[in-house]
Amino acid sequence: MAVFTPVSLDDLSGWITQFPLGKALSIRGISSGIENSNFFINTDSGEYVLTLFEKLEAEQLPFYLELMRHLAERGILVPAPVANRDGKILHQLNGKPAAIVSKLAGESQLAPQPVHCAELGAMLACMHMAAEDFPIRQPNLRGLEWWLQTTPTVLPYLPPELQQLLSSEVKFQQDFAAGQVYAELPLGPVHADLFRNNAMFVGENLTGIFDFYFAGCDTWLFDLAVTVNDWCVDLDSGALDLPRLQAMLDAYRAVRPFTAAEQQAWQPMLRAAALRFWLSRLYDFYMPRAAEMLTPHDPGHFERILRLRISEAVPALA
Ligand SMILES: Nc1ncnc2c1ncn2[C@@H]1O[C@H](COP(=O)(O)OP(=O)(O)OP(=O)(O)O)[C@@H](O)[C@H]1O
Ligand SMILES: N[C@@H](CCO)C(=O)O
Repeated sequence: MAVFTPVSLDDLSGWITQFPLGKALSIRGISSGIENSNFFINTDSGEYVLTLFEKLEAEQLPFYLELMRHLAERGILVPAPVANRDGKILHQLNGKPAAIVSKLAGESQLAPQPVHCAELGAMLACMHMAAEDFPIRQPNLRGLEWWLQTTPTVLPYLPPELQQLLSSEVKFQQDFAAGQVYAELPLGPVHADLFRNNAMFVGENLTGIFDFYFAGCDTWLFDLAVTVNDWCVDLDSGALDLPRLQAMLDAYRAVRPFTAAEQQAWQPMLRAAALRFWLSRLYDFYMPRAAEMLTPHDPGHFERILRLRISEAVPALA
């Protein structure tokens, strides 16, 4: 269940004439995904993905779509937004902001091996560098400010021990973000939600990364930490899987070596990345929207990851 706003072939047929894609031949709702309404569409010129944005603000959308256009133009494997005859990539359909992007081949690799992690690590580093000169600036809207705002909302629902863990970690991150090491971290537009379900592979080859709708400007290391905490962990325990971790870090480093500040910030950043998703999952759990109740993400998974990143030394970045 992930089509909140239906679109018929009839709706599509009139609307699509503004794009150089020929006629619309078919449309099929995509059932996974909980943020937007997504459809695979077939046209005279091939297969594409149509997205209707359900809750993102129209003023935030140019950042995401223009970033995808910018990256695609630089050879980064991301869906390329399709421009209409006036060059516009953000439109309206059935009362919602809408866009068409190219369809990536393949499928998600939900049980990644080191070879997949290496592909992703290299692409992530290339993406960070390719986005450096992207001219639109939008903060990571799920960054420290959001953590500070959201923590008081969820705290009353938690037992004392979890209240203590959440409050102390937010305080730790606030202090860390105010320090010298943090100030020296390289930053720019980042994906910020690069989980296993947001990349496609054909066999061992990465065909692209998608779902840029949590992207924003943040440290590159935060993006890598988010990615590591999903791709390089044992999903039952949350423990780091060293061969996958090493493969991802080696591939990233081969494209862009880590700075001294990044090496010092690695463990705090893995904690920050765990906190980010623990908090958003707690928020969605206690304040669900209708669709999220159907596909709840387990906050306990990121609570476990956070505890481990606090208590266990992680391999150095160097
Ligand atoms: N450009 C694309 N190429 C191929 N498949 C895509 C593309 N975009 C989306 N999909 C497919 O649609 C599904 C849902 O997309 P997406 O993850 O962007 O939705 P969402 O509503 O933002 O969900 P969530 O935030 O929960 O991941 C994906 O799992 C993927 O199968
Ligand atoms: N990746 C997020 C979902 C939003 O994309 C999570 O697993 O909590």
